[in-house]
Amino acid sequence: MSSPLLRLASASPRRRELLASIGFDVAHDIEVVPVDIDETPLENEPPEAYVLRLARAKAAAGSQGTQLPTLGSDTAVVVDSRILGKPAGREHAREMLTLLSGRSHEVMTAVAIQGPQGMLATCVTTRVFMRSIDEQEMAAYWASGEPADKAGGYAIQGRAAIFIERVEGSHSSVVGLPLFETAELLVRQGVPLWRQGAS
Ligand SMILES: Cc1cn([C@H]2C[C@H](O)[C@@H](COP(=O)(O)OP(=O)(O)OP(=O)(O)O)O2)c(=O)[nH]c1=O
Repeated sequence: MSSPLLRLASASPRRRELLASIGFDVAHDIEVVPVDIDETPLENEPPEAYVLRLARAKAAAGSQGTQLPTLGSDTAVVVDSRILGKPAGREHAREMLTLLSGRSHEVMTAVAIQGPQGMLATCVTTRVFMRSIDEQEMAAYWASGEPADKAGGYAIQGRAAIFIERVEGSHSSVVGLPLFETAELLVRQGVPLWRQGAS
């Protein structure tokens, strides 16, 4: 059996699926080690600095006790310089969608990889254009169960796709990992993207 190529410091199924989509075999190539990091923003912390700090903290915590390159990532939805994390409940989710409805916002995802080259990190910002969503639709969307564990309270890869008119930037970054930039960091840390026998 082949040994893992990468440690993923993440509990997010989306991040595993995105890595699988670029050819990683989740069962064999990736060692999943979720880490618990305090995600409270610092006072007046700019959103980009915030997601970069958390991505680096996740990679650093996850890399304990291994020589494997270790990836950490963090996604935040940003509207009017406000950082929206995951909704605490139904009312919070409704407030978030009300803020996002009928306008554009930014999604920032930072990815950090601790490896032989030290800690390498980057942040990708994508603009998402959302149509207006009425109260009834918001309630129905909450009832679908989808918003609960998503930054900003929506999932572009799920039923919220019907709310999204267009995206300027990286679609995969909105889902949780900017694949173009992630691939570049993986290569710089010596993780092969094309392996013989790999599908
Ligand atoms: C905006 C948006 C976010 N999300 C998800 C991506 C992230 O998983 C989540 C943001 O929370 P994060 O704190 O970035 O990640 P996580 O807690 O899910 O996982 P971990 O910290 O262990 O890596 O929101 C979507 O799946 N679709 C979307 O459209």
